[in-house]
Amino acid sequence: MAFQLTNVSKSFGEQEVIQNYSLSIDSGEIVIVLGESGSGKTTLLRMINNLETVDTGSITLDGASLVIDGEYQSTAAIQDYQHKMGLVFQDYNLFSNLTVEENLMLAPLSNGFGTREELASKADQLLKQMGVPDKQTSKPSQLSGGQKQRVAIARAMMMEPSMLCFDEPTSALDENTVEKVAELIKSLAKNGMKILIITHDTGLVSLMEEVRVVRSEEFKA
Ligand SMILES: Nc1ncnc2c1ncn2[C@@H]1O[C@H](COP(=O)(O)OP(=O)(O)OP(=O)(O)O)[C@@H](O)[C@H]1O
Repeated sequence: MAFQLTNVSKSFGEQEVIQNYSLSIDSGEIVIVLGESGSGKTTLLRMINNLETVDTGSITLDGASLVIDGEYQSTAAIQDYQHKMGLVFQDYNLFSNLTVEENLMLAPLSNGFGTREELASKADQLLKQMGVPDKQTSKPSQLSGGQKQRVAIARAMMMEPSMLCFDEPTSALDENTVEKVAELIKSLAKNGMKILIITHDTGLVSLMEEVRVVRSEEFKA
């Protein structure tokens, strides 16, 4: 079971940002994408998370296809793909008016992924696992940067994805917290999660130990 992005191209007007690019990620593998500003890292992440369309190419995760040869699949197939794919945003995108627990339960509740009771217990368990066991009733504004990051990861994990994408996961964190978040990401990979990280932080590469580095300059043949 793998993530496969095959022969993907993307242009904005005349500007070709990604040209016939392919990338695959196996279970338990961590891939870090490094590269110059403006080289297409965010565009790649957005296409993988269906926030931007590809021009051509295919994207598949564990047999669920988002797009095949530039053809977007049925709504049901895309939903299946999106449930397997988790995204942790750079600025965490937590809803400030909701508690931590409500933030975690929102998407799975509206997708019918369980009763309120089941999801609350799952949220508690995940928050414990992520090292923020006592923050269920806190609002995001009451959390530190590192705690927000952990809550954002727990929220993405609620849908039981098989792959997690991180957009600049360490940009807002101090050195000590970066190390802790790196440990957490490594433990997710050890449990079989596929991990894709877009970052400017070359220090993350050594913290991850076993990692494959992709340069965004390779996006263009
Ligand atoms: N919606 C859009 N419309 C037009 N051009 C875009 C759009 N999104 C991105 N671009 C262009 O595509 C190129 C790649 O942008 P992208 O944000 O993917 O780069 P990046 O590698 O993530 O940069 P950074 O490291 O600064 O975040 C840039 O030249 C950008 O201006």
